[in-house]
Amino acid sequence: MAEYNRVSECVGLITLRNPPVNALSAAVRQGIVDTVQRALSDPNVKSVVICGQNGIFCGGADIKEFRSNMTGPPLIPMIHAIESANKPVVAAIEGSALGGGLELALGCHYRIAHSKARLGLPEVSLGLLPAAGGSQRLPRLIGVPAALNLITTGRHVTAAEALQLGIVDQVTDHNTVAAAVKFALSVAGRSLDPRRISTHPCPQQPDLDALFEEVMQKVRQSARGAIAPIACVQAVRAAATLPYAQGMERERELMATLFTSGQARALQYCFFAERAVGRWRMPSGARWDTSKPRPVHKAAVIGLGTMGRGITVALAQTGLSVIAVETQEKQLMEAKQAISGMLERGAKGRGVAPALDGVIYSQNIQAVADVDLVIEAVFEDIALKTKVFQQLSAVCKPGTLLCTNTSALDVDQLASETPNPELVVGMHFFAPAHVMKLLEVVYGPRSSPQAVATAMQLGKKMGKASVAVGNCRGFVGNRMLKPYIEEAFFLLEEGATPELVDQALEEFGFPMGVFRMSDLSGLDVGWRVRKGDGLVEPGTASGRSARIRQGRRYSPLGDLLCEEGRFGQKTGRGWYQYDKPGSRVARFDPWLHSFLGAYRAQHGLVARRIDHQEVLERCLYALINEGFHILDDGIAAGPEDIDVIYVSGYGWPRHRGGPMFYANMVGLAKVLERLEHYQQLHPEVPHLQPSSLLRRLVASGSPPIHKWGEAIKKLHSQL
Ligand SMILES: CC/C=C/CC(=O)SCCNC(=O)CCNC(=O)[C@H](O)C(C)(C)COP(=O)(O)OP(=O)(O)OC[C@H]1O[C@@H](n2cnc3c(N)ncnc32)[C@H](O)[C@@H]1OP(=O)(O)O
Repeated sequence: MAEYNRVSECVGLITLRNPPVNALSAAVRQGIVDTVQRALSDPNVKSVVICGQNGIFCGGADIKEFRSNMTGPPLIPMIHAIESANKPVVAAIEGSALGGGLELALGCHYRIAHSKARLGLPEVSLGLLPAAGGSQRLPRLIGVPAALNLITTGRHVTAAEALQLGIVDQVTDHNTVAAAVKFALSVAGRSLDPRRISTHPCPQQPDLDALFEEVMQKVRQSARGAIAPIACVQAVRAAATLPYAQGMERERELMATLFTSGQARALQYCFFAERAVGRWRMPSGARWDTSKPRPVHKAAVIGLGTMGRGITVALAQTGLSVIAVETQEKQLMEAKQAISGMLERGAKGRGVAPALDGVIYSQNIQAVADVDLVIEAVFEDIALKTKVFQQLSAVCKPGTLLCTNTSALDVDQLASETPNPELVVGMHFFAPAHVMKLLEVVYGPRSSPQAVATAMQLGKKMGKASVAVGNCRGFVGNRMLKPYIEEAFFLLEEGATPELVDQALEEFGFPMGVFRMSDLSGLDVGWRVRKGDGLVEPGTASGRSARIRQGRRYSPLGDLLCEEGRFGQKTGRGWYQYDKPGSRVARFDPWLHSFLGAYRAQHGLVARRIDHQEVLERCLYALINEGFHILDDGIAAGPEDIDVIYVSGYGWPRHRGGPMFYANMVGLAKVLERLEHYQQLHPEVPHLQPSSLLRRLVASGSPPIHKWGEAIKKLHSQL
């Protein structure tokens, strides 16, 4: 797994071989130990170069090994042996040098990088810290502030930034291995003492205590309960204040805590789940590896409201040419200005030219005649969308894929209004569409595998976490959100406050609790949907019967706030009050609290004490329970799909792995028992009735999450 060759007569060339990313598996580590030993003991070898095969240096430790008994030589002594070598060792970095890969390079005496290479210590995003000396060597090499930034964020830097920071010694546009071999020849015989980073003192930093205090505060705020970023700060502090050997001991202790933590398991699960959702499959048996996407060179967006504008930007930024259609001239001009501004700001951030010429604006739907794919983003009205789809079917060239950005309407119904339903899929973006990571690709029973493959590939090009899901009310994300929000309303009726509910959810790790979130997105959105469903009635009725609608418990609280004109941030009043309409700082609102008191009195409800645990159990288990229904219905192919949707689009804390992973961690039997408990107390709430899949999984011994797929298949075959 590490190949050895002698090149240019006196350079030992070690090539890491472990596709696809040359991860440091046990076999690769053993290969490095053996080949370094061979090079150092060969009197004809004057210097050594380490590189990786297929244009990638090394993607770090093999994450798949973390959950098994680790065998093979450990990384730390291996890197020490390289650093202590009496012949210069040069790292030739192409592609990526990440995590243990960069730590290996930091143990080398010199580093040469290709201009397109990316370097970083992303361990924090896996719930770990760079514990093969990375947390001790990097601050010694580039100083404490820069090392803190890289290690606590896990961000990857370009070769140019790495050169500027002092991580690499040279950047080349040409053959990196050839440049490294030439360099290795030029430094043969030079003293290596100054090149051993572990022997350096950390560069002096004025007012170290104040710096660490400030960084720790910042990290605690943004970590939202994640422990790895905090351990990273502590490890760098050890580098700055202790001799190397003691710093290494501190690094080891901190890593020991992180390595076995539930958070590390959750974050590593997310890493693999994000890759697993790309291997989509449909109930029909169609799959990612047997369905060929159609090429998309030209796309169109119909309707340039908030969503349409964001989608246009996301498409244009991938380099596609986009026809942006809005029938009203004034709206078209406003949209053009807004889209150009977004493209310019985005390009500035990425240091590239804005793709302004990539977008053609038109008032005429005929302009989309020759595009390969259209995304409809007009107002959420089935009659309007049907009309647009019929026009598109008449105008577009044969084979054009027709996508709808609906979040609530029936994709099958829209498809059935077109002569080619196999060409119709949902592409459910989240606002702002050019920023938010998540894309739900919604297929109906007649969507062709090729249409799904094309939408999934386009999502990937746009940098989205794209998840293929079946068609149902709310798809996956919003369908699960409904019971979560309803439980929050019921908790208010029973005595909780918006502040209490939000605090419990924010301490769990959500960036915003349900009520602050509702104020941000607008209370009128849900009101409109509930009106459409015939659930909204005038607010004068009282008593229990007024809170049973369509045969189930219903809380009219949100409707009553809307009747008062309280739509959230945009009106300056909602579940909280704001200094003025549009401002973002939520403040306690005495009006809301007396309103809740009067509401409870009117309905004969007696407020009781509700604690954080009840808030979490009722809101989260109701949401998770719906997730089990979704799996049972085959709307999501596996728990990873649901978890990626929640982590990338709904603010579920990544260090808790997503709702289904969380249920697995809590224990399925415990989730079931608590749902049964609450269902007994609230028999008129159907979403607290445990899903039959959850019951069946518990009855079959609560298999671990990676075995749910198999278990579900088996359980379905027994039905
Ligand atoms: C003892 C503890 C020590 C810890 C120190 C560490 O080194 S922890 C690991 C730190 N490294 C990382 O976090 C890097 C993770 N990988 C990436 O960021 C990216 O994969 C990449 C290297 C930038 C390459 O990206 P690209 O988009 O080209 O490919 P994919 O991400 O799709 O990956 C391809 C397949 O490779 C698998 N994979 C990637 N990295 C690792 C890894 N370090 N260990 C094991 N497997 C890895 C990935 O899962 C993909 O597999 P598929 O089966 O094809 O889905």
